[in-house]
Amino acid sequence: ITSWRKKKFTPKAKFPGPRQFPIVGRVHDLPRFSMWLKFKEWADIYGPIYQTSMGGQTFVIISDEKVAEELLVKRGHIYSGRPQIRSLIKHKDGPAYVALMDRHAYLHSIADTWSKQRKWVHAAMAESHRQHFYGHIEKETRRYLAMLLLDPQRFLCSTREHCGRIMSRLAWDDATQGPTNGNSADTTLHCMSVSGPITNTMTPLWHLPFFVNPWKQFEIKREAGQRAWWLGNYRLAKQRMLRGELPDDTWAYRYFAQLQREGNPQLEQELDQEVFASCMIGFFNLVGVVTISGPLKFFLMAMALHPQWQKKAQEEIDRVCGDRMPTCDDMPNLPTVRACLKETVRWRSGVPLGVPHQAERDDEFRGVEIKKDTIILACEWSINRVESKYPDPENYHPERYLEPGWPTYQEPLSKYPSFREGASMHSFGWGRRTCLGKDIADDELFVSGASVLWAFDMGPKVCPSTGKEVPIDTQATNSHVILEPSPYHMTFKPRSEARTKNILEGYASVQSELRV
Ligand code: HEM
Repeated sequence: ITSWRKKKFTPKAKFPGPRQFPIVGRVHDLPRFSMWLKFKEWADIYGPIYQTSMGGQTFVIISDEKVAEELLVKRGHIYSGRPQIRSLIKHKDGPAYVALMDRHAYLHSIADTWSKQRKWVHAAMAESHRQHFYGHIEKETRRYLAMLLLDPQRFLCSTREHCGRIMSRLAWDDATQGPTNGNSADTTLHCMSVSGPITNTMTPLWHLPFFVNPWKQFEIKREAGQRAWWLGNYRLAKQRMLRGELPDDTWAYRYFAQLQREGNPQLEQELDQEVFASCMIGFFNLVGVVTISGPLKFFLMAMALHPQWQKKAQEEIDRVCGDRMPTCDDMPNLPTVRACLKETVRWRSGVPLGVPHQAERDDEFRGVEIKKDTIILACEWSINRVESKYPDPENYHPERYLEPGWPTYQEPLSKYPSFREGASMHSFGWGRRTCLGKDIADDELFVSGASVLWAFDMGPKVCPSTGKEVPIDTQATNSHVILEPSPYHMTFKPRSEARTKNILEGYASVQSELRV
Protein backbone atom coordinates (compact mmCIF):
# COMPACT_ATOMS: atom_id res chain seq x y z
CA ILE A 1 0.00 0.00 0.00
CA THR A 2 2.80 2.38 0.90
CA SER A 3 4.60 1.83 -2.39
CA TRP A 4 1.33 2.16 -4.35
CA ARG A 5 0.57 5.45 -2.57
CA LYS A 6 4.08 6.66 -3.20
CA LYS A 7 3.82 5.85 -6.88
CA LYS A 8 0.38 7.41 -7.22
CA PHE A 9 1.04 10.60 -5.33
CA THR A 10 4.66 11.36 -6.24
CA PRO A 11 4.49 13.88 -9.05
CA LYS A 12 5.83 12.44 -12.30
CA ALA A 13 9.15 13.83 -13.50
CA LYS A 14 8.70 16.16 -16.46
CA PHE A 15 10.98 17.95 -18.83
CA PRO A 16 11.04 21.68 -18.22
CA GLY A 17 9.05 23.85 -20.58
CA PRO A 18 6.75 26.83 -20.91
CA ARG A 19 3.65 26.94 -18.72
CA GLN A 20 0.78 25.04 -20.36
CA PHE A 21 -2.85 26.15 -20.55
CA PRO A 22 -5.82 23.75 -20.57
CA ILE A 23 -6.69 22.29 -24.00
CA VAL A 24 -4.65 24.73 -26.13
CA GLY A 25 -1.37 24.00 -24.35
CA ARG A 26 0.85 26.65 -25.80
CA VAL A 27 -0.70 27.27 -29.20
CA HIS A 28 -1.50 30.93 -28.61
CA ASP A 29 2.04 32.31 -28.60
CA LEU A 30 3.62 29.87 -31.02
CA PRO A 31 3.86 31.66 -34.36
CA ARG A 32 2.87 29.79 -37.52
CA PHE A 33 5.71 31.55 -39.32
CA SER A 34 9.38 31.22 -38.34
CA MET A 35 8.42 28.99 -35.43
CA TRP A 36 12.10 28.04 -35.00
CA LEU A 37 12.83 31.50 -33.54
CA LYS A 38 10.38 30.87 -30.71
CA PHE A 39 11.83 27.37 -30.13
CA LYS A 40 15.30 28.90 -29.85
CA GLU A 41 13.99 31.51 -27.40
CA TRP A 42 12.52 28.70 -25.26
CA ALA A 43 15.74 26.65 -25.57
CA ASP A 44 17.64 29.58 -24.07
CA ILE A 45 15.27 29.49 -21.08
CA TYR A 46 14.50 25.76 -20.64
CA GLY A 47 17.66 24.10 -21.90
CA PRO A 48 18.60 21.39 -24.38
CA ILE A 49 15.47 19.27 -23.95
CA TYR A 50 12.08 20.71 -23.06
CA GLN A 51 8.45 19.93 -23.52
CA THR A 52 5.41 21.82 -24.75
CA SER A 53 2.03 20.91 -26.20
CA MET A 54 -0.51 22.07 -28.75
CA GLY A 55 -4.16 21.04 -28.67
CA GLY A 56 -3.39 17.91 -26.62
CA GLN A 57 -0.36 16.83 -28.66
CA THR A 58 2.91 16.67 -26.70
CA PHE A 59 6.12 17.93 -28.29
CA VAL A 60 9.62 17.31 -26.99
CA ILE A 61 12.01 19.88 -28.42
CA ILE A 62 15.71 19.09 -28.58
CA SER A 63 18.33 21.78 -29.09
CA ASP A 64 21.49 19.79 -28.53
CA GLU A 65 23.27 17.35 -30.82
CA LYS A 66 24.21 14.84 -28.10
CA VAL A 67 20.65 14.59 -26.74
CA ALA A 68 19.29 14.17 -30.28
CA GLU A 69 21.79 11.38 -30.89
CA GLU A 70 20.79 9.59 -27.70
CA LEU A 71 17.10 9.65 -28.55
CA LEU A 72 16.88 9.60 -32.33
CA VAL A 73 19.94 7.53 -33.20
CA LYS A 74 20.70 5.20 -30.27
CA ARG A 75 16.98 4.68 -29.66
CA GLY A 76 16.12 4.87 -33.34
CA HIS A 77 14.04 1.69 -32.97
CA ILE A 78 11.59 3.75 -30.89
CA TYR A 79 11.79 7.26 -32.31
CA SER A 80 11.61 6.83 -36.08
CA GLY A 81 7.89 7.23 -36.75
CA ARG A 82 6.37 10.23 -38.51
CA PRO A 83 3.46 12.25 -37.13
CA GLN A 84 0.21 12.77 -39.01
CA ILE A 85 0.14 16.01 -40.95
CA ARG A 86 -3.52 16.89 -40.87
CA SER A 87 -3.85 18.35 -44.35
CA LEU A 88 -2.12 15.49 -46.19
CA ILE A 89 -4.19 12.41 -46.87
CA LYS A 90 -3.01 9.04 -45.56
CA HIS A 91 0.64 9.95 -45.99
CA LYS A 92 1.66 7.65 -43.14
CA ASP A 93 0.45 4.60 -45.10
CA GLY A 94 2.30 5.41 -48.31
CA PRO A 95 3.18 5.14 -51.08
CA ALA A 96 3.45 8.79 -52.10
CA TYR A 97 6.02 10.43 -49.82
CA VAL A 98 8.79 8.23 -48.43
CA ALA A 99 9.89 11.05 -46.09
CA LEU A 100 6.50 11.15 -44.36
CA MET A 101 5.59 7.48 -44.19
CA ASP A 102 5.46 5.35 -41.09
CA ARG A 103 8.19 2.76 -40.99
CA HIS A 104 5.71 -0.06 -41.29
CA ALA A 105 3.55 1.48 -43.99
CA TYR A 106 1.53 -1.05 -45.91
CA LEU A 107 0.06 -0.41 -49.35
CA HIS A 108 -2.46 -3.05 -50.45
CA SER A 109 -0.33 -5.95 -51.67
CA ILE A 110 3.01 -4.29 -50.89
CA ALA A 111 4.18 -4.68 -47.28
CA ASP A 112 6.89 -2.48 -45.76
CA THR A 113 6.47 0.25 -48.37
CA TRP A 114 8.79 2.67 -46.56
CA SER A 115 11.71 0.30 -46.12
CA LYS A 116 11.43 -1.00 -49.70
CA GLN A 117 11.35 2.51 -51.14
CA ARG A 118 14.13 3.74 -48.85
CA LYS A 119 16.39 0.80 -49.71
CA TRP A 120 15.86 1.25 -53.44
CA VAL A 121 16.41 5.02 -53.39
CA HIS A 122 19.53 4.61 -51.27
CA ALA A 123 21.07 2.15 -53.74
CA ALA A 124 20.10 4.26 -56.77
CA MET A 125 21.63 7.36 -55.18
CA ALA A 126 24.85 5.55 -54.23
CA GLU A 127 25.33 4.18 -57.75
CA SER A 128 24.70 7.51 -59.49
CA HIS A 129 26.99 9.28 -57.03
CA ARG A 130 29.79 6.87 -57.90
CA GLN A 131 29.42 8.16 -61.48
CA HIS A 132 29.04 11.78 -60.26
CA PHE A 133 25.56 11.85 -61.72
CA TYR A 134 26.86 11.10 -65.20
CA GLY A 135 28.03 14.66 -65.83
CA HIS A 136 24.45 16.03 -65.86
CA ILE A 137 25.13 18.46 -63.04
CA GLU A 138 27.96 20.06 -65.01
CA LYS A 139 25.95 20.17 -68.24
CA GLU A 140 22.95 21.76 -66.55
CA THR A 141 25.25 24.19 -64.74
CA ARG A 142 26.53 25.46 -68.10
CA ARG A 143 22.94 26.26 -68.95
CA TYR A 144 22.33 27.85 -65.52
CA LEU A 145 25.30 30.20 -65.96
CA ALA A 146 24.02 31.27 -69.38
CA MET A 147 20.58 31.98 -67.87
CA LEU A 148 22.18 34.11 -65.13
CA LEU A 149 24.17 35.97 -67.76
CA LEU A 150 21.29 36.61 -70.16
CA ASP A 151 18.55 37.31 -67.63
CA PRO A 152 20.12 38.05 -64.23
CA GLN A 153 16.91 39.52 -62.75
CA ARG A 154 15.35 36.04 -62.91
CA PHE A 155 18.10 34.50 -60.81
CA LEU A 156 15.75 33.08 -58.18
CA CYS A 157 13.51 31.36 -60.76
CA SER A 158 16.55 30.16 -62.71
CA THR A 159 18.05 28.66 -59.56
CA ARG A 160 14.99 26.59 -58.74
CA GLU A 161 14.56 25.61 -62.38
CA HIS A 162 18.20 24.49 -62.50
CA CYS A 163 17.68 22.16 -59.53
CA GLY A 164 14.36 20.88 -60.92
CA ARG A 165 15.94 20.17 -64.31
CA ILE A 166 18.77 18.10 -62.83
CA MET A 167 16.36 15.94 -60.83
CA SER A 168 13.94 15.40 -63.73
CA ARG A 169 16.81 14.51 -66.06
CA LEU A 170 18.10 11.93 -63.61
CA ALA A 171 14.64 10.52 -62.90
CA TRP A 172 13.06 10.29 -66.36
CA ASP A 173 15.34 11.93 -68.91
CA ASP A 174 13.09 14.95 -69.15
CA ALA A 175 14.74 18.10 -67.84
CA THR A 176 11.95 20.24 -69.34
CA GLN A 177 9.85 19.16 -66.37
CA GLY A 178 12.16 21.12 -64.07
CA PRO A 179 9.80 24.09 -63.48
CA THR A 180 6.73 21.84 -62.97
CA ASN A 181 8.79 19.77 -60.58
CA GLY A 182 9.76 22.89 -58.60
CA ASN A 183 6.18 24.18 -58.44
CA SER A 184 4.85 20.78 -57.45
CA ALA A 185 7.47 20.58 -54.66
CA ASP A 186 6.56 24.05 -53.47
CA THR A 187 2.82 23.31 -53.26
CA THR A 188 3.41 19.98 -51.52
CA LEU A 189 5.66 21.69 -48.98
CA HIS A 190 3.04 24.33 -48.39
CA CYS A 191 0.42 21.66 -47.67
CA MET A 192 2.64 19.83 -45.19
CA SER A 193 3.84 22.89 -43.27
CA VAL A 194 2.48 24.46 -40.10
CA SER A 195 2.51 27.73 -42.03
CA GLY A 196 0.39 26.07 -44.76
CA PRO A 197 -3.35 25.33 -44.63
CA ILE A 198 -4.96 26.44 -41.37
CA THR A 199 -6.15 22.83 -40.90
CA ASN A 200 -2.56 21.86 -39.99
CA THR A 201 -2.91 23.85 -36.76
CA MET A 202 -6.70 24.13 -36.27
CA THR A 203 -7.03 20.41 -36.93
CA PRO A 204 -10.77 20.01 -36.11
CA LEU A 205 -11.58 22.11 -39.20
CA TRP A 206 -10.34 19.20 -41.32
CA HIS A 207 -13.39 17.20 -40.27
CA LEU A 208 -15.96 19.65 -41.66
CA PRO A 209 -18.29 18.03 -44.22
CA PHE A 210 -16.64 17.74 -47.62
CA PHE A 211 -18.88 20.25 -49.44
CA VAL A 212 -17.94 23.05 -46.98
CA ASN A 213 -14.34 21.95 -46.60
CA PRO A 214 -12.13 23.85 -49.09
CA TRP A 215 -8.92 22.40 -47.58
CA LYS A 216 -9.92 18.78 -48.16
CA GLN A 217 -11.30 19.56 -51.62
CA PHE A 218 -8.03 21.24 -52.57
CA GLU A 219 -5.84 18.46 -51.18
CA ILE A 220 -7.72 15.63 -52.87
CA LYS A 221 -7.40 17.40 -56.23
CA ARG A 222 -3.77 18.32 -55.66
CA GLU A 223 -2.69 14.85 -54.67
CA ALA A 224 -4.57 13.17 -57.51
CA GLY A 225 -2.95 15.56 -60.00
CA GLN A 226 0.51 14.95 -58.61
CA ARG A 227 0.14 11.18 -58.64
CA ALA A 228 -1.27 11.22 -62.18
CA TRP A 229 1.69 13.31 -63.30
CA TRP A 230 4.17 10.86 -61.72
CA LEU A 231 2.33 7.87 -63.19
CA GLY A 232 2.20 9.50 -66.64
CA ASN A 233 5.95 10.05 -66.61
CA TYR A 234 6.54 6.54 -65.38
CA ARG A 235 4.45 4.99 -68.17
CA LEU A 236 6.08 7.18 -70.79
CA ALA A 237 9.50 6.09 -69.57
CA LYS A 238 8.33 2.47 -69.64
CA GLN A 239 7.27 2.77 -73.28
CA ARG A 240 10.63 4.32 -74.13
CA MET A 241 12.38 1.50 -72.27
CA LEU A 242 10.48 -1.13 -74.28
CA ARG A 243 11.43 0.66 -77.50
CA GLY A 244 15.07 0.77 -76.35
CA GLU A 245 15.03 4.60 -76.22
CA LEU A 246 15.37 5.30 -72.49
CA PRO A 247 18.92 6.36 -71.49
CA ASP A 248 20.53 4.00 -68.99
CA ASP A 249 21.62 6.92 -66.78
CA THR A 250 18.10 7.45 -65.40
CA TRP A 251 16.53 6.09 -62.23
CA ALA A 252 13.55 4.87 -64.25
CA TYR A 253 15.90 2.75 -66.41
CA ARG A 254 17.48 1.28 -63.30
CA TYR A 255 14.06 0.22 -62.02
CA PHE A 256 12.88 -1.31 -65.32
CA ALA A 257 16.18 -3.11 -65.89
CA GLN A 258 15.76 -4.69 -62.46
CA LEU A 259 12.25 -5.91 -63.37
CA GLN A 260 13.60 -7.39 -66.60
CA ARG A 261 16.42 -9.15 -64.78
CA GLU A 262 13.80 -10.65 -62.47
CA GLY A 263 12.12 -12.26 -65.48
CA ASN A 264 9.62 -9.61 -66.61
CA PRO A 265 10.88 -8.56 -70.08
CA GLN A 266 7.66 -6.77 -71.09
CA LEU A 267 7.48 -4.84 -67.78
CA GLU A 268 3.95 -6.03 -67.05
CA GLN A 269 2.70 -4.74 -63.69
CA GLU A 270 -0.46 -4.46 -61.63
CA LEU A 271 -1.65 -0.90 -61.02
CA ASP A 272 -0.54 -1.13 -57.35
CA GLN A 273 2.98 -1.86 -58.38
CA GLU A 274 3.05 0.92 -60.95
CA VAL A 275 1.74 3.36 -58.36
CA PHE A 276 4.35 2.18 -55.85
CA ALA A 277 7.23 2.66 -58.30
CA SER A 278 5.99 5.90 -59.90
CA CYS A 279 5.52 7.51 -56.48
CA MET A 280 8.92 6.32 -55.34
CA ILE A 281 10.74 7.83 -58.34
CA GLY A 282 8.38 10.82 -58.45
CA PHE A 283 8.89 11.81 -54.83
CA PHE A 284 12.64 11.21 -55.00
CA ASN A 285 12.67 13.57 -57.98
CA LEU A 286 10.52 16.14 -56.21
CA VAL A 287 12.29 16.21 -52.84
CA GLY A 288 15.62 17.04 -54.49
CA VAL A 289 14.49 20.39 -55.89
CA VAL A 290 13.82 22.85 -53.07
CA THR A 291 16.19 21.07 -50.66
CA ILE A 292 18.99 22.23 -52.96
CA SER A 293 17.58 25.42 -54.48
CA GLY A 294 16.97 26.83 -50.96
CA PRO A 295 20.60 26.50 -49.81
CA LEU A 296 21.83 27.64 -53.23
CA LYS A 297 19.74 30.83 -53.05
CA PHE A 298 21.03 31.49 -49.52
CA PHE A 299 24.56 30.88 -50.80
CA LEU A 300 24.17 33.53 -53.53
CA MET A 301 22.85 35.89 -50.85
CA ALA A 302 25.79 35.09 -48.54
CA MET A 303 28.25 35.81 -51.34
CA ALA A 304 26.58 39.13 -52.14
CA LEU A 305 26.76 40.13 -48.47
CA HIS A 306 30.27 38.84 -47.71
CA PRO A 307 32.55 40.15 -50.48
CA GLN A 308 35.68 39.13 -48.57
CA TRP A 309 34.63 35.45 -48.75
CA GLN A 310 33.52 35.79 -52.35
CA LYS A 311 36.97 37.10 -53.26
CA LYS A 312 38.82 34.39 -51.29
CA ALA A 313 36.81 31.65 -52.99
CA GLN A 314 37.27 33.21 -56.43
CA GLU A 315 41.05 33.41 -55.95
CA GLU A 316 41.06 29.73 -55.05
CA ILE A 317 38.98 28.83 -58.11
CA ASP A 318 41.14 30.94 -60.44
CA ARG A 319 44.26 29.24 -59.12
CA VAL A 320 42.84 25.74 -59.61
CA CYS A 321 40.57 26.07 -62.67
CA GLY A 322 41.74 29.09 -64.64
CA ASP A 323 39.50 29.59 -67.67
CA ARG A 324 37.48 26.40 -67.35
CA MET A 325 34.31 25.95 -65.31
CA PRO A 326 34.80 23.92 -62.07
CA THR A 327 33.60 20.31 -62.02
CA CYS A 328 33.17 17.60 -59.35
CA ASP A 329 36.81 16.61 -59.90
CA ASP A 330 37.93 19.95 -58.42
CA MET A 331 36.29 19.27 -55.09
CA PRO A 332 39.45 18.22 -53.19
CA ASN A 333 41.25 21.41 -54.30
CA LEU A 334 38.56 23.94 -53.40
CA PRO A 335 38.11 23.80 -49.59
CA THR A 336 37.21 27.50 -49.32
CA VAL A 337 34.27 27.02 -51.68
CA ARG A 338 33.12 23.99 -49.69
CA ALA A 339 33.47 25.90 -46.42
CA CYS A 340 31.36 28.81 -47.75
CA LEU A 341 28.65 26.34 -48.80
CA LYS A 342 28.75 24.40 -45.55
CA GLU A 343 28.57 27.59 -43.49
CA THR A 344 25.58 28.75 -45.54
CA VAL A 345 23.59 25.66 -44.51
CA ARG A 346 24.52 26.27 -40.86
CA TRP A 347 23.82 30.04 -40.93
CA ARG A 348 20.48 29.77 -42.73
CA SER A 349 19.25 26.19 -42.27
CA GLY A 350 17.31 24.69 -45.14
CA VAL A 351 15.26 22.61 -42.70
CA PRO A 352 15.27 24.81 -39.56
CA LEU A 353 12.89 22.69 -37.46
CA GLY A 354 14.26 19.38 -38.73
CA VAL A 355 11.65 16.85 -39.87
CA PRO A 356 9.56 15.66 -36.88
CA HIS A 357 10.00 12.14 -35.52
CA GLN A 358 7.33 10.36 -33.49
CA ALA A 359 7.68 7.89 -30.60
CA GLU A 360 6.38 4.51 -31.75
CA ARG A 361 5.93 3.27 -28.18
CA ASP A 362 6.19 4.44 -24.55
CA ASP A 363 9.71 5.06 -23.30
CA GLU A 364 11.61 6.73 -20.49
CA PHE A 365 14.50 9.15 -20.90
CA ARG A 366 16.46 10.65 -17.99
CA GLY A 367 13.71 9.55 -15.62
CA VAL A 368 10.94 11.18 -17.67
CA GLU A 369 8.21 9.13 -19.31
CA ILE A 370 7.80 9.79 -23.04
CA LYS A 371 4.45 8.52 -24.24
CA LYS A 372 3.81 6.78 -27.56
CA ASP A 373 2.96 9.35 -30.29
CA THR A 374 4.94 12.16 -28.66
CA ILE A 375 6.46 14.29 -31.41
CA ILE A 376 10.20 14.86 -31.16
CA LEU A 377 11.69 17.87 -32.91
CA ALA A 378 15.46 18.21 -33.13
CA CYS A 379 15.42 21.93 -33.85
CA GLU A 380 18.19 22.48 -36.36
CA TRP A 381 18.06 26.27 -36.00
CA SER A 382 18.93 25.96 -32.28
CA ILE A 383 21.47 23.15 -32.74
CA ASN A 384 23.29 25.39 -35.23
CA ARG A 385 23.50 28.09 -32.58
CA VAL A 386 25.15 26.16 -29.73
CA GLU A 387 27.99 28.56 -28.83
CA SER A 388 30.43 25.90 -27.66
CA LYS A 389 30.38 24.22 -31.06
CA TYR A 390 29.66 27.25 -33.24
CA PRO A 391 31.27 30.36 -31.70
CA ASP A 392 29.61 33.63 -32.81
CA PRO A 393 26.74 31.62 -34.28
CA GLU A 394 24.70 34.50 -35.70
CA ASN A 395 27.46 35.48 -38.09
CA TYR A 396 28.76 33.90 -41.27
CA HIS A 397 32.19 32.33 -40.59
CA PRO A 398 33.38 29.82 -43.20
CA GLU A 399 36.76 29.84 -41.44
CA ARG A 400 35.23 27.63 -38.73
CA TYR A 401 35.87 24.75 -41.18
CA LEU A 402 39.23 26.01 -42.45
CA GLU A 403 41.30 27.11 -39.45
CA PRO A 404 42.57 24.90 -36.61
CA GLY A 405 41.21 26.07 -33.28
CA TRP A 406 37.55 26.23 -34.33
CA PRO A 407 35.55 23.29 -32.87
CA THR A 408 34.33 22.22 -36.33
CA TYR A 409 37.74 22.22 -38.01
CA GLN A 410 38.67 18.85 -39.51
CA GLU A 411 41.55 17.58 -41.61
CA PRO A 412 42.38 16.77 -44.35
CA LEU A 413 41.04 19.87 -46.08
CA SER A 414 41.00 17.94 -49.34
CA LYS A 415 38.04 16.03 -47.86
CA TYR A 416 36.48 18.29 -45.21
CA PRO A 417 34.24 20.19 -44.94
CA SER A 418 31.73 18.06 -46.76
CA PHE A 419 27.99 17.50 -46.85
CA ARG A 420 28.52 13.75 -46.92
CA GLU A 421 30.49 13.16 -43.76
CA GLY A 422 32.37 14.79 -40.89
CA ALA A 423 31.27 17.65 -38.66
CA SER A 424 27.73 19.04 -38.47
CA MET A 425 26.01 16.17 -40.25
CA HIS A 426 22.99 16.90 -38.03
CA SER A 427 21.73 19.14 -40.88
CA PHE A 428 20.69 15.93 -42.64
CA GLY A 429 18.73 14.45 -39.77
CA TRP A 430 18.98 11.43 -37.55
CA GLY A 431 19.28 7.65 -37.40
CA ARG A 432 16.96 5.53 -39.46
CA ARG A 433 15.30 8.55 -41.11
CA THR A 434 18.50 10.28 -42.10
CA CYS A 435 18.47 12.13 -45.44
CA LEU A 436 18.85 10.12 -48.65
CA GLY A 437 20.06 13.08 -50.69
CA LYS A 438 23.44 13.92 -49.11
CA ASP A 439 25.43 12.70 -52.10
CA ILE A 440 23.65 14.75 -54.70
CA ALA A 441 23.46 17.77 -52.38
CA ASP A 442 27.25 17.59 -52.04
CA ASP A 443 27.96 17.41 -55.80
CA GLU A 444 25.23 19.78 -56.96
CA LEU A 445 25.81 22.54 -54.43
CA PHE A 446 29.54 22.35 -55.07
CA VAL A 447 29.45 22.48 -58.88
CA SER A 448 26.68 25.10 -59.01
CA GLY A 449 28.17 27.30 -56.26
CA ALA A 450 31.77 27.11 -57.50
CA SER A 451 30.69 27.78 -61.09
CA VAL A 452 28.67 30.89 -60.24
CA LEU A 453 31.71 32.22 -58.34
CA TRP A 454 33.93 31.39 -61.32
CA ALA A 455 31.61 33.25 -63.69
CA PHE A 456 30.30 36.30 -61.82
CA ASP A 457 31.02 39.00 -59.30
CA MET A 458 28.00 39.22 -57.05
CA GLY A 459 26.78 42.07 -54.90
CA PRO A 460 23.73 43.81 -53.51
CA LYS A 461 21.66 45.80 -55.99
CA VAL A 462 21.95 49.57 -56.00
CA CYS A 463 18.68 51.48 -56.32
CA PRO A 464 18.87 53.62 -59.47
CA SER A 465 16.91 56.49 -57.95
CA THR A 466 18.43 56.72 -54.44
CA GLY A 467 21.89 55.36 -55.28
CA LYS A 468 21.69 53.27 -52.11
CA GLU A 469 22.06 49.51 -51.77
CA VAL A 470 18.73 47.66 -51.66
CA PRO A 471 18.78 45.93 -48.25
CA ILE A 472 18.50 42.13 -48.09
CA ASP A 473 16.51 40.65 -45.21
CA THR A 474 18.42 37.42 -44.61
CA GLN A 475 15.72 36.05 -42.29
CA ALA A 476 12.78 36.57 -44.64
CA THR A 477 11.75 33.13 -45.87
CA ASN A 478 8.73 31.20 -47.01
CA SER A 479 8.30 29.37 -43.65
CA HIS A 480 7.81 25.90 -45.15
CA VAL A 481 9.29 22.75 -43.65
CA ILE A 482 12.05 23.24 -46.22
CA LEU A 483 12.98 26.87 -46.70
CA GLU A 484 13.73 29.15 -49.55
CA PRO A 485 14.48 32.83 -48.95
CA SER A 486 11.77 35.34 -49.84
CA PRO A 487 12.48 37.19 -53.10
CA TYR A 488 15.42 39.60 -52.79
CA HIS A 489 17.59 41.61 -55.17
CA MET A 490 21.25 41.19 -56.06
CA THR A 491 23.49 41.62 -59.10
CA PHE A 492 25.55 39.24 -61.24
CA LYS A 493 28.36 40.86 -63.23
CA PRO A 494 30.46 38.62 -65.52
CA ARG A 495 34.01 38.73 -64.18
CA SER A 496 35.52 39.71 -67.56
CA GLU A 497 34.72 39.78 -71.27
CA ALA A 498 36.67 36.59 -71.67
CA ARG A 499 34.52 34.97 -68.97
CA THR A 500 31.34 36.05 -70.78
CA LYS A 501 32.68 34.27 -73.85
CA ASN A 502 33.56 31.18 -71.75
CA ILE A 503 30.01 31.06 -70.37
CA LEU A 504 28.34 31.31 -73.78
CA GLU A 505 30.70 28.83 -75.40
CA GLY A 506 30.22 26.46 -72.48
CA TYR A 507 26.45 26.49 -72.96
CA ALA A 508 26.76 26.15 -76.75
CA SER A 509 28.96 23.07 -76.27
CA VAL A 510 26.20 21.16 -74.42
CA GLN A 511 23.02 22.75 -75.76
CA SER A 512 22.31 20.01 -78.28
CA GLU A 513 22.46 17.39 -75.50
CA LEU A 514 19.99 19.19 -73.23
CA ARG A 515 16.23 19.12 -73.57
CA VAL A 516 15.09 22.72 -73.48
C1 HEM B 1 21.24 20.49 -48.36
C2 HEM B 1 20.28 19.69 -48.74
C3 HEM B 1 19.44 18.82 -47.85
C4 HEM B 1 19.21 18.89 -46.50
C5 HEM B 1 19.76 19.90 -45.50
C6 HEM B 1 18.33 17.78 -46.16
C7 HEM B 1 17.87 17.52 -44.88
C8 HEM B 1 17.03 16.47 -44.58
C9 HEM B 1 16.48 16.23 -43.26
C10 HEM B 1 16.72 17.08 -42.03
C11 HEM B 1 15.71 15.11 -43.34
C12 HEM B 1 14.92 14.47 -42.21
C13 HEM B 1 15.75 13.45 -41.49
C14 HEM B 1 15.11 12.99 -40.20
O1 HEM B 1 13.90 12.80 -40.17
O2 HEM B 1 15.80 12.84 -39.20
C15 HEM B 1 15.77 14.63 -44.69
C16 HEM B 1 15.11 13.51 -45.16
C17 HEM B 1 15.10 13.11 -46.47
N1 HEM B 1 15.80 13.68 -47.50
FE1 HEM B 1 17.00 15.33 -47.39
N2 HEM B 1 18.06 17.08 -47.29
C18 HEM B 1 18.71 17.67 -48.34
C19 HEM B 1 18.69 17.26 -49.65
C20 HEM B 1 18.00 16.18 -50.14
C21 HEM B 1 17.96 15.78 -51.53
C22 HEM B 1 18.69 16.51 -52.65
C23 HEM B 1 17.18 14.65 -51.61
C24 HEM B 1 16.82 13.78 -52.79
C25 HEM B 1 17.30 13.85 -53.97
C26 HEM B 1 16.74 14.34 -50.26
C27 HEM B 1 15.95 13.27 -49.92
C28 HEM B 1 15.49 13.00 -48.65
C29 HEM B 1 14.57 11.92 -48.35
C30 HEM B 1 13.96 10.94 -49.34
C31 HEM B 1 14.33 11.99 -46.97
C32 HEM B 1 13.40 11.11 -46.15
C33 HEM B 1 14.09 9.97 -45.44
C34 HEM B 1 13.12 9.16 -44.61
O3 HEM B 1 12.18 9.70 -44.05
O4 HEM B 1 13.30 7.94 -44.53
N3 HEM B 1 17.25 15.29 -49.40
N4 HEM B 1 16.58 15.47 -45.43
